[in-house]
Amino acid sequence: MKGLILCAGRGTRLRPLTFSQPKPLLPVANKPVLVYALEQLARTGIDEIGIVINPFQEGIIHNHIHRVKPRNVSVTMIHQERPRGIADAVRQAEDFIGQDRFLLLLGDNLIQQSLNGLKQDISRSGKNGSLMLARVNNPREYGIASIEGDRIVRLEEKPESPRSNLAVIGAYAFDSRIFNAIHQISPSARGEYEITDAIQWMIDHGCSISYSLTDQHYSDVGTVSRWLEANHWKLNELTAGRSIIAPTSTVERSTIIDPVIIGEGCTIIDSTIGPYVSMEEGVKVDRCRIRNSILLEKARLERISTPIDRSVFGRHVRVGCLPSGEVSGQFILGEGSSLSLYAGSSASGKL
Ligand SMILES: Cc1cn([C@H]2C[C@H](O)[C@@H](COP(=O)(O)OP(=O)(O)O[C@H]3O[C@H](CO)[C@@H](O)[C@H](O)[C@H]3O)O2)c(=O)[nH]c1=O
Repeated sequence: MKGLILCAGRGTRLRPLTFSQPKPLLPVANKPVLVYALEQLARTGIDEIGIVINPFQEGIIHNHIHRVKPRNVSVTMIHQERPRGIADAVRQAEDFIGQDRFLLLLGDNLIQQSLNGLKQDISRSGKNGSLMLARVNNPREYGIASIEGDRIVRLEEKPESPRSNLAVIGAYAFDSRIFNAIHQISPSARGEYEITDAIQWMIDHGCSISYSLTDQHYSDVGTVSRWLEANHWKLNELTAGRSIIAPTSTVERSTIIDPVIIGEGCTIIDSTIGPYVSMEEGVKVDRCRIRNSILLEKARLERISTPIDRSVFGRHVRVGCLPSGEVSGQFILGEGSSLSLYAGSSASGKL
């Protein structure tokens, strides 16, 4: 059995952060989302994995993955020239998959549940496909399944009037009949080849599609609030509720509120950090209070007197108060941004 991870989307909802860094490399608890997917497939016993990327991401993703991928796993990069839908992305991998069965993960989704149930459905139970489902409060934002017994009988992509709250959360298992289906479908109203249409085609043509229902955590790191949510549960999971501070980092006259993860070479002075903060390497924080936030590599925050909450600071971002201004609100700052706040200013919102 092989594995396939899709990473060729545009990442538009995370701009400006995704202008300089592909979405699958954005970190959750200091580890890129894509690495979680690779590790999860490896834990399921899969050692041949294809990653579908946009060709312009090849260099950066390739370099990164070959440094951090599990040792026993071989990775093949597959190109999708334009993001024309999930089914189109899978089609690009047809030669790589051949006649094998495979597990498919969306590269921006984090799923806590093991993939063993999906794997067994198509290897031992003889199903043609199987999907991971979860009950959601916002079914209009997902592919939604209708079930009968242990089978899916109908799927709809982001329906106006959902028939259930059982959402497809981005983990799938298929045999090679999925390719027959993909060759038959047409683009949807939004111009994409939808994987839900391909699976519906399989159902309509006698294939058996089952499901695993999970009540464990999952997140699609597609918007800032979902990214922060993913950081929250992954920090709990990875740190067991405590804090991890790299030995090369310095913390002086500061309070750390668990759980927090602080990468190599960070400097924290006269600050309160946490809970639920992750900092990549080389971050500097001086006289700030930060909670529920993500600071990417070498971000620098100084003398911000108002608490910072639910914010993301891109790589090399600099924010400073001169000399001690009052600020409030949420900051979404892309790589290289520089923001100076003056006493009495009231900056807020997305920049
Ligand atoms: C459209 C497209 C997407 N992708 C990759 C990028 C993302 O990692 C991943 C998901 O793409 P998105 O466009 O964000 O998909 P999204 O609108 O969230 O919806 C999908 O993911 C949802 C779960 O998050 C499912 O409930 C939906 O049925 C499914 O269609 O697939 C590609 O590699 N190529 C593409 O052409």
